[in-house]
Amino acid sequence: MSANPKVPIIKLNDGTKMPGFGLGTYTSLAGDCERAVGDAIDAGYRHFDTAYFYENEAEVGKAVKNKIKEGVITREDVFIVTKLWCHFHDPERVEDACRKSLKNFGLDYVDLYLMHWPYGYEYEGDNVMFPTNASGEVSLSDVDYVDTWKAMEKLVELGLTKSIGVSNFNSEQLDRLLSAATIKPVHNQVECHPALNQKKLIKFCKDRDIVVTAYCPLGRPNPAKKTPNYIFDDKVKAIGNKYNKTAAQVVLRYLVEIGAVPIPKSVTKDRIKQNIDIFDFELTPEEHKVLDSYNTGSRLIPMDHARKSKYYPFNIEF
Ligand SMILES: NC(=O)C1=CN([C@@H]2O[C@H](COP(=O)(O)OP(=O)(O)OC[C@H]3O[C@@H](n4cnc5c(N)ncnc54)[C@H](OP(=O)(O)O)[C@@H]3O)[C@@H](O)[C@H]2O)C=CC1
Ligand SMILES: O=C1CO[C@H](CO)[C@@H](O)[C@@H]1O
Repeated sequence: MSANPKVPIIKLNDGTKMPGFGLGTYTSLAGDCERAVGDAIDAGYRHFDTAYFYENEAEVGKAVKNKIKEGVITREDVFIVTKLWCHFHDPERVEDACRKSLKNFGLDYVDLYLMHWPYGYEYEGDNVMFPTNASGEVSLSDVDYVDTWKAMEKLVELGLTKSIGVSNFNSEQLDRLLSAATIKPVHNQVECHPALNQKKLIKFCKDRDIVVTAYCPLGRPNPAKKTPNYIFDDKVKAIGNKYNKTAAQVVLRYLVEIGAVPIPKSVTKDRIKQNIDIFDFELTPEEHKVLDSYNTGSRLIPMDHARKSKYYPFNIEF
């Protein structure tokens, strides 16, 4: 199956290109992840989001390499994103961390390497993702993200990644980074769904030629609790009925139309197909108003344990 021809191809500020819709893989664990990435390639996805922290880079790599072997895709057809976890922020560790991810994938480059969070942790071992101190609190480091970024710039020179970007940065952190960077971030990946639609941050990033990727685009649906409301409310279902789409598809379409790149996670074949099938309808201004009405600003991922860091990103409006 070829790439879904309707997915927009976005030109990044460093001249590279990225498919404007991707597959998330957080919590896609052993067995499921490889199959899901294979199913997604068959469904026309060409953009895959993972992270060292997700411990599934090897599975993503296996699925991609199998599809290359089968002649379905070439390496150049896919856009692979991974991320530097917080315990690797010391500039001395960055190259090694990226090489570890590449080894996990079994690939010689990724398309985009993101700094996962602006704050770092102390290093206590590659697999100690949340090192703790004697009081049981996560051990925050004081490494400045600008120093981490400078080390990430070298990864581009080394050919280990085509592009570099950030995740979970606020507007002030982005401007501070931009004023110090030799290579501009192409990307800021942030939590973005109807309850936290991030319109101000999207505009801020657009003005600086930085693409915003929407993580948790579906708000991590919980059918037992019927949360989030925008997935389970009749109002959104009714909009979907008009176009023969589900509430999830309406939400993903809304995110595309407000200027974000959604990366919904699914390991379910039907949902993988369903989620990317959103490029044949358009929401009206009235329907946008309905979706906008869910914007309470509430976060699913506040990362409270890092509030004491001077690089904690969620103390300002956006
Ligand atoms: N940079 C960062 O700090 C972060 C990045 N991310 C990235 O963003 C991705 C997406 O976010 P994530 O947290 O996974 O949350 P999502 O909002 O993508 O929700 C994923 C959940 O939605 C279910 N689902 C998928 N499609 C549908 C559908 N059509 N209808 C109903 N339910 C559906 C999935 O179930 P099932 O799999 O069973 O089908 C899964 O339980 C992550 O996987 C990760 O790659 C996420 C969080 C933080
Ligand atoms: O990428 C991520 C996936 O979600 C986690 C929280 O549940 C985050 O910690 C992390 O940044």
